[in-house]
Amino acid sequence: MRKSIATVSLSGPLSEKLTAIAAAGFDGVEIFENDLLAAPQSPEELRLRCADLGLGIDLYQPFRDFEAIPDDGLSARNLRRAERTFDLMERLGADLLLVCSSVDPRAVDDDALAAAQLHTLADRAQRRGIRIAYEALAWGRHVRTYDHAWRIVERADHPALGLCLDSFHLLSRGSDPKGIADLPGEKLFFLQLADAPLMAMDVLQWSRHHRCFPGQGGFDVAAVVGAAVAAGYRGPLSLEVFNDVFRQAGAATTAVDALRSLLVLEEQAGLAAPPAPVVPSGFAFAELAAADSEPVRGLLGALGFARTGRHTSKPVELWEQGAARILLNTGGHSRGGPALTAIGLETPGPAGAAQRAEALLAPVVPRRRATGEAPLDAVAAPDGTELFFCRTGHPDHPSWTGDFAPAPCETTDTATALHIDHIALTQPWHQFDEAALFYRSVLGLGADESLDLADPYGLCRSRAVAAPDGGVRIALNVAPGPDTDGAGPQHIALATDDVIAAARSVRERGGSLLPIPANYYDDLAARFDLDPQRIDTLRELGILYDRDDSGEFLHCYTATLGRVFFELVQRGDGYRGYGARNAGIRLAAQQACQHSA
Ligand SMILES: O=C(O)c1ccc(O)c(O)c1
Ligand SMILES: [Mg+2]
Repeated sequence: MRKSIATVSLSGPLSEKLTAIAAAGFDGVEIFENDLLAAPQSPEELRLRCADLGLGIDLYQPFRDFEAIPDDGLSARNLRRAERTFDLMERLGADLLLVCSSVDPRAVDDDALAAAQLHTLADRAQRRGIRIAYEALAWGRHVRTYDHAWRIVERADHPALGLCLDSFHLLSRGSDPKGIADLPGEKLFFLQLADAPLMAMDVLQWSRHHRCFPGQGGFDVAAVVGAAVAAGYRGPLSLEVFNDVFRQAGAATTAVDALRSLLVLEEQAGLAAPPAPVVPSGFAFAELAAADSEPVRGLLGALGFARTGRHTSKPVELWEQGAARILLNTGGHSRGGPALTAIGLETPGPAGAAQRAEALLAPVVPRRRATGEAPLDAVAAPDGTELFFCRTGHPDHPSWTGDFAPAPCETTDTATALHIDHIALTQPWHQFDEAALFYRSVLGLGADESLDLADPYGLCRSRAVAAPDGGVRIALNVAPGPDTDGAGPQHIALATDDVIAAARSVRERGGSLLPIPANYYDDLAARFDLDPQRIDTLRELGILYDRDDSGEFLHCYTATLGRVFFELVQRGDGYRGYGARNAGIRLAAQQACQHSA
């Protein structure tokens, strides 16, 4: 279907918003009155600009406080106001005006009056070749639901008057979208789409600050789309997102993420079928970039990794133990010291995975490949992390490991880690919701609830995305504070079946583990029925403990190098989490280390 977005959804001046919207690939826009009034260009210039960009102006909005106003001269003034808006729309080349339900305290609860006034408005509009789409604001004075708005539109009975449905207003008030399917399709003039996290708060504040793109919140937006299409709606799917974060983030990237959310929504509603997700089954590797590589080699050695290969054409080393592989790229330089720059995802179908990623607008990473090297499909996640779709050691596909020549290997005695358990990536603050939607939609991972973790300087949002079988787990965090913008910590968690032995070997090999305060262990004894000797061992090694209905979790951390640190994790039984309860302790301990360094 045709795809549009309201200019209010993006940051910046109107002309820049339009450029970003067109570049992302939208077909049209809803122009917001405030954006137009603040623009230095004339309506004619904006009309030309949209035409040049290939954007249709699908709607002009909002026109407020028109219906159900008792007549003491106000309604005549309202009609004059409407005529001036029609003048402007004519110059702009827009032929659909959104009228939202009155919030004015002077409005009365009188559907007959509302219908009569909207009929008059529609009549005036029709003479100018304009149509009116009437929308129930969830906080309207008297009209707050789409079915109430529909009763008024039906009563007004004018061909130039129809409904604008907005998924936020509908779902925030708990309306059942199923009823939409019974409305006459030709009376559905416009469909606005927004999601929102489920929150108990004033609906106006919720709408103006917390709307998000479909798939980022907790509403079933696809049900609204499905019902409207079942009714016969064939107009645009138009995003209208009021959000404090997107109003500040870069318009170009937000517009791409916005369009991705519509593509995924179309798939969910059964209206389009992009290539199916190919869910990754595990981590093939994690790649670290480090100009000063010696400390990283030291840390990898202490963790029990051995250098097993060197890339045949690039300054990249392969380090392995068990099924865990780390690539150490010494070629580039990374801001703030060693950083995790790429993740290899083990996938049953690299080409299919790349096709889906491309269909959902993930930027393809250009690769320079020497002859004879394995083809590697890669895309960039919103934070720039490169994701490689790998098929390691299967005869049906060239393996990336073939590009590495065996290195003289100083194998370590005991392997500490079995495989990569999960990877945690700090997201730039304005990309957190986009990142979660990206990993879910592009890779077909499932998302956990979003959590707030306390660190000494604020709350840190965290949300994990994982494959159903737990083969791939990625924890997305957003740290408070401007200094972490784009360069927050990242970590690689290694799975072990004996974290105590693993922590001891790290120490014996000269590695240092993050010290955890004694208070934590006193509390542990109070919270869990643990053997005092076991607690002493955990205390001695700085191992954290968690337990829930699914099982036990033991974990500890290395010191941080640049942006990167490692975690050793031991999952008991079917524990699915990440030790979130301990995150505050870990964050405080890391802060303390940084300050004493
Ligand atoms: O918040 C508002 O006032 C507002 C205005 C126009 C809309 O279409 C809407 O959904 C909300
Ligand atoms: Mg709306």
